[in-house]
Amino acid sequence: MATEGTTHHSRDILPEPTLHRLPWYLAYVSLLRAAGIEYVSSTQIARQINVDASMIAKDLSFLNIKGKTRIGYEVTSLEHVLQDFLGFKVGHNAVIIGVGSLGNSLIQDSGLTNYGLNIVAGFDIRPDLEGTSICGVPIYNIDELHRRLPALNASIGIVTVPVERAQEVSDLAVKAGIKALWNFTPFRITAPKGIVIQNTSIYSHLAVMYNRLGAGNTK
Ligand SMILES: NC(=O)c1ccc[n+]([C@@H]2O[C@H](COP(=O)([O-])OP(=O)(O)OC[C@H]3O[C@@H](n4cnc5c(N)ncnc54)[C@H](O)[C@@H]3O)[C@@H](O)[C@H]2O)c1
Repeated sequence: MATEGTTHHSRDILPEPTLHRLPWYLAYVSLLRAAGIEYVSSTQIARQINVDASMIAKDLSFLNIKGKTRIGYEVTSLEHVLQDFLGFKVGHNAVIIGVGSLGNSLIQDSGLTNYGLNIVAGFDIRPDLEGTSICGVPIYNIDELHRRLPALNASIGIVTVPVERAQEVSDLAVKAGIKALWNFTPFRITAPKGIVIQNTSIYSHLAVMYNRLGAGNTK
């Protein structure tokens, strides 16, 4: 095996599929670190997570890390470099818009902080929620979003309202100063140029799964 990867240092042009795969490598490498394993090669990662070894080496070449010939990457360093590169070490403040069933679960999901996401407040229209808190996270009326956002220092809005409200609350959030929208509703929201949108509909994944099941192709 040759030296693992050449370094690119070109974060800006990182292809989206690579960005989707890097967290898989991180999850596996974290398991190895927890098991006390010191080195891992791209071939080993490939075997475990079923991604081509050459693709893994190419993906990792975007990071500021080099593997050693025959031994591979140092596990602890690779874990740190991946976490750092993916922005999981930096705290990103976010607000939840729509504190219903999903909004509640996300506020209670302590795992999100491991990925650098701090939920600092929730906003809803329900008067009974106003002034309450969930796991120490205060819940305010949606009308207060504009006024409260600067002090909350949050640039991310997590959209967990009923589907028919998705676009209107997104517009409101952008007007209030939100720079990125993580949308969990099935509606494909739009926003002005410069606003980052991440549409995360679990239902579209279901559609793919059903289709592949029907076609008898489980890949
Ligand atoms: N529940 C889940 O596990 C789940 C999973 C994936 C996606 N989703 C999607 O997430 C969205 C929310 O689902 P849910 O099950 O949490 O619904 P829910 O009805 O339990 O919660 C929606 C919340 O949004 C609030 N809301 C309504 N209009 C609002 C507005 N204009 N501003 C602020 N808050 C407002 C409601 O008062 C309510 O508390 C839906 O679009 C759903 O399709 C839900």
